[in-house]
Amino acid sequence: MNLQVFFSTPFACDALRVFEILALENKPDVSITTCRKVVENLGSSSSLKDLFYALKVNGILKCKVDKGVFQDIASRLKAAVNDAKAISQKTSLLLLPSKYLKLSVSLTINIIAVATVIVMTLSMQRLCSQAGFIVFQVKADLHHYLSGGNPVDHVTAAVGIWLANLKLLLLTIKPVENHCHPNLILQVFVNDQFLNWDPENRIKVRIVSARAYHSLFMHNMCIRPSPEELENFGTPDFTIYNAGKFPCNCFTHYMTSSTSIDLNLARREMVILGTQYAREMKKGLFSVMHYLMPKRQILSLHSGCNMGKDGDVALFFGLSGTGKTTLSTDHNRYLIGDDEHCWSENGVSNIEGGCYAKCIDLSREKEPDIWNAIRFGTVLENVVFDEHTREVDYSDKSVTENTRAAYPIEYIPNAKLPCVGPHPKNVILLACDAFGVLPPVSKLNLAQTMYHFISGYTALVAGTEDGIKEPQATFSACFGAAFIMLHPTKYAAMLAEKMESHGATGWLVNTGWSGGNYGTGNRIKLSYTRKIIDAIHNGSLLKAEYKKSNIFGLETPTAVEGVPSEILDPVNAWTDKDAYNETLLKLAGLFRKNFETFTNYTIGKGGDNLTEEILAAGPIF
Ligand SMILES: Nc1ncnc2c1ncn2[C@@H]1O[C@H](COP(=O)(O)OP(=O)(O)O)[C@@H](O)[C@H]1O
Ligand SMILES: C=C(OP(=O)(O)O)C(=O)O
Repeated sequence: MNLQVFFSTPFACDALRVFEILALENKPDVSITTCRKVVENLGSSSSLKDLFYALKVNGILKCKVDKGVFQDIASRLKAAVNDAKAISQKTSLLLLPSKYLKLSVSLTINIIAVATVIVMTLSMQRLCSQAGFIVFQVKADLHHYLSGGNPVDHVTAAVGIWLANLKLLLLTIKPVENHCHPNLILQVFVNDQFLNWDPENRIKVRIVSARAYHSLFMHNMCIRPSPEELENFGTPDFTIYNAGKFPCNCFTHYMTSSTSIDLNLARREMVILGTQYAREMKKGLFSVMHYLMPKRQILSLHSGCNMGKDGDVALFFGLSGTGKTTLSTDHNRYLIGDDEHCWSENGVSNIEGGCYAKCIDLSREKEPDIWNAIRFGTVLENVVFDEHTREVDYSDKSVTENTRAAYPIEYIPNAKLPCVGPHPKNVILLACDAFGVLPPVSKLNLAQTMYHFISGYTALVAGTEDGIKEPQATFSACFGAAFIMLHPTKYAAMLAEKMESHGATGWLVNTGWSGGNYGTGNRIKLSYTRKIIDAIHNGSLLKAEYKKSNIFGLETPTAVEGVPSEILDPVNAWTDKDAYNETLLKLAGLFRKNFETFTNYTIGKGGDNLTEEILAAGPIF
């Protein structure tokens, strides 16, 4: 290695990053020569580009830099960020969950993130000709450093998107034209379909995919146009290019994965590379709807939805694995949809035309409707089956726990077609509590509903997310932080306004553990949860007798038909009461900590006491 070349900071930056990625212990010591250059470039006369690379190199080498130098840089960057409006025209964002973040929080890195935004904007043209994708990392709380102004807010305002849960920000530059993949494949499949059963707010999507499997999946999951509608389809509002397993460009700087899901709102395009997981298309479009619909004053919801014979509609909010599909698929009610909905002035509408049910341990007895929906045309993902008889073994987890069936909604006999309904009467928040301390059901007032909606507590169970073997507590704002695009309080304010004006009641249903935490207790029986849900639907639970729980202040019923009363107050189900109290406090602490991020926001129009009430609706201890 020629150490002289390290005098160029861009090169030093690349080389050091390679050492980092390859975890090379035995690398040349370049810190003395390179740090000298870094300190020089951090001086006030250097160009933004030099500054940018110097900051990046310093982030790795931790050169000795005077603190005052960073203050100067901060002011320069702040000034430049103020002018970041141009970004919105040319860039797009990728949301990845925090587990992918390996950055340490440091002053330098925070500045790097801002610098990166600026350099990207300034050198857009040059980069266009070099690479399809540029990835850079942003630490969520840039906030606290550049005092007196909030660079994230500047950027967020420019792009109009909630950055607080972004851990990786992907700027896309001409994704399709620059990519060589379209030259390599011989055929593509094209689906033209719709999203949203509300005819006034229907979105036209085109899915261009390299695999028939992806095409069939989206055929099932989106709304299928009639032959006439297809004839007159016209220009799509949004297009997905799915290259399947073809990986994203590994030579791109800082690309740490061969998979990218790249969403460009300005160009109305999504490019998927390096993954064959079909769900990325479904959930990617869901993110798009979380952006488009609120602009029309329509609330997008990560919820299942069904309707009783009398037209009473229930929403089932919940993160993956909490029971949206299972509980909204109910033999006695009409299914409007299992996962993604809109709530507009006209009532509710399903965004999709199909369902995506988990089928691990599926049985005809426990879930007859889902079982019967698995027939010709259904896409079964990751299940293990006998090659000769083609019989599926639903208990086999050898590929993954997250086995799925994607079928058109008409395969459910009591699907409500078209998939729309009146304003909801019940809003059910599903939390799969692996601590086993939340009551199986509680009635919520409006402020509590908002508190729990914004918190989005559940346990991640083995299934959707890689690496989850045992349940882990998680908070995902609006029960779908990975999909929402605006700040969670914006969705919460819309939900509050709609629930209030249509008189909907909020409920918190624990579909997780009882009698102990995961490992000592048991998951609440599905049959009991179904009885609870029945009592919500038929109105009997509204009239039940209630008592207030400790710490969380939740109203819990003393009796529900068909459910053993002793489990309704979770303490009764625990043999070790001290362990119960300890666990309850632990969970309360996690709630409080999680909510700290939201305490400075006003919900709704202000003027009323809702914000204060929401803040007071959390655990008290
Ligand atoms: N008490 C319960 N309530 C709801 N689901 C339960 C319960 N106990 C076990 N389960 C299982 O949990 C899973 C819930 O998954 P699913 O309904 O697909 O969730 P979602 O649609 O919210 O991702 C199903 O496999 C269901 O059989
Ligand atoms: C497809 C998903 O949703 P759900 O598990 O809620 O069906 C997902 O989050 O991966």
